[in-house]
Amino acid sequence: MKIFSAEQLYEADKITVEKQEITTEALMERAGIQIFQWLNRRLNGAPVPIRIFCGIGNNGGDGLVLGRLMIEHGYNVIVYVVNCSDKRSKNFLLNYDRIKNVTKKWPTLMKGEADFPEIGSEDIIVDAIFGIGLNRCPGGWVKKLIQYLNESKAFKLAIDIPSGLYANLPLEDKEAVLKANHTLTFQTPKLSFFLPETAPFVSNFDALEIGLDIEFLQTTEPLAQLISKPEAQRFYKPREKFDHKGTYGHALIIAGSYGKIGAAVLSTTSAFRIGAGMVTAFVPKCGYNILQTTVPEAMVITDKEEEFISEIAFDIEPSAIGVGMGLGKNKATVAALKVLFQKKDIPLVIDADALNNISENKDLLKLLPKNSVLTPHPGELKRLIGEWKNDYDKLEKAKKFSEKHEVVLVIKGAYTITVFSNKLYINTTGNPGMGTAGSGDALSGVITGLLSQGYDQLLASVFGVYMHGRAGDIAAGQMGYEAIMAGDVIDNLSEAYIDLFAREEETTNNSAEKS
Ligand SMILES: NC(=O)C1=CN([C@@H]2O[C@H](COP(=O)(O)OP(=O)(O)OC[C@H]3O[C@@H](n4cnc5c(N)ncnc54)[C@H](OP(=O)(O)O)[C@@H]3O)[C@@H](O)[C@H]2O)[C@@H](O)CC1
Ligand SMILES: Nc1ncnc2c1ncn2[C@@H]1O[C@H](COP(=O)(O)OP(=O)(O)O)[C@@H](O)[C@H]1O
Ligand SMILES: [K+]
Repeated sequence: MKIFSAEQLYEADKITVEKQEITTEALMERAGIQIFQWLNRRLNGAPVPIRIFCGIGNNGGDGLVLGRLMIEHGYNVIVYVVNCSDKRSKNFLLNYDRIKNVTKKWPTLMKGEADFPEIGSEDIIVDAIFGIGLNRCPGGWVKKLIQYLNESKAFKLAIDIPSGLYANLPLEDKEAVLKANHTLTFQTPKLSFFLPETAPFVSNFDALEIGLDIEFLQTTEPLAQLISKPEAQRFYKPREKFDHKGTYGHALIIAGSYGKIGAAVLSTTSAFRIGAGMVTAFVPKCGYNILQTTVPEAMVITDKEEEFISEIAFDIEPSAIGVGMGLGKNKATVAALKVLFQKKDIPLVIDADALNNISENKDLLKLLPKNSVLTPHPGELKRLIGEWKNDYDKLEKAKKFSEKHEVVLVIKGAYTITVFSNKLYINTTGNPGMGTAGSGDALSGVITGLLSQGYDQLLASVFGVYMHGRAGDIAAGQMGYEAIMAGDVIDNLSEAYIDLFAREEETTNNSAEKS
């Protein structure tokens, strides 16, 4: 699924109206009906008070449509107009009249703090104050209203986007954003839904199809691409009957130091589980017995040093290399990396201490083979690209870094974002249970294992991140978040493959994974 900017969505809106020969009010009605149906399915006629706070633009218009439909279906609805200015959009006004025709009285006009209503904890708040047309930070009593709503224990449903959040611009004032419990967004989610500073305001979301022009959606270059199951299915390379282990390549995992040999074990295992034909682990001597015992399927090459890697020399011909997990920062290791980076013809995944070594020895950056995959968590990223002012600044810096050094950057986190040149790929799988030592090592092994099977660097990254997260989600389904260990994620890579083509089950809610 594509993620578009607010500007692109306005354009889509315009083109849709022209091509489908409908009015903008008809499009708003479609949007309102979608929200009504979503809410009606869940409430099923319950008499709970529904308080709809409408702004004076088209987001407010959506709120008015919803209000009218809910009232017509017998719900207990109170509609407020948040009079943040005396302007009104055309479709707001139209629906303002329409709701009056149904209720025979005007919605409650709010002009200041004195008008804030009492809200029960069982009520439902619908936030239709500002949508993607927000053009400045909410201030004055409107900001106070947002804070007042946030303090309420009532369930908060945001229409299109939580009020106060921009679709694709950084947060200005986190005190002036509605903290939704759920967001119903139109057609496609917005970029802010996936970034650490802004995503918490959105919580769960559903993207509601409102029939925007398909040709526009298909042909327009998006801000980012969302990676869910349909995309992952397209990435998958099926196996052929007469394939053999040579077909699936030979992954080399260069990892581990004294006390951190587990990192090598995890990456080696995950490279196997994702399907590498052969895996060799290159470890310091102290890792030999451990690797041979824990992963008997792997071959092992040892460094001449007992406790760290000092010279990366091997006489095998790997089809992909993953380096850095638990490697440590010994000077000799840095020198060894320098030599490794001269091997320009083998696809490379660079993680953890290999990244830290690069950050501390920036001359290594210039040596990076083209299209190498770098997999930093936020701390490692900061050391690589420098501090950022906000999430959007971070993405710009990451794009520049990727372009300049011609590398794939996999920025790990709740929504892992793969950056390649100026393109962004946002992953939708994974869960907080994966915040556990070694789950990053598992990911490096996965990407290396995919590279060894012939996936290119971008595909291996994006597909690998999806599969790793999916395996984590399956693990969470079996054991909850807290108990998950990295090994459980790896063990479930098999289920993640099976799940890839399993028939979709009905899930209760959410998100890009479903929509
Ligand atoms: N294609 C689609 O996806 C579809 C979109 N649809 C819906 O349209 C929504 C976008 O509507 P929109 O363009 O009218 O903008 P919206 O968000 O209602 O607010 C703009 C108003 O707020 C005002 N304003 C702004 N900031 C302010 C501030 N800080 N403090 C105070 N005022 C502020 C601004 O006033 P002004 O700057 O002119 O003074 C203007 O009047 C979209 O989110 C979706 O819900 C669907 O109906 C159909 C299909
Ligand atoms: N809240 C979360 N939601 C989704 N994925 C997560 C979450 N927390 C961590 N992860 C994933 O777990 C992995 C953690 O990697 P990393 O921090 O490098 O761990 P380690 O260094 O211990 O191996 C990353 O792939 C990251 O995306
Ligand atoms: K809103």
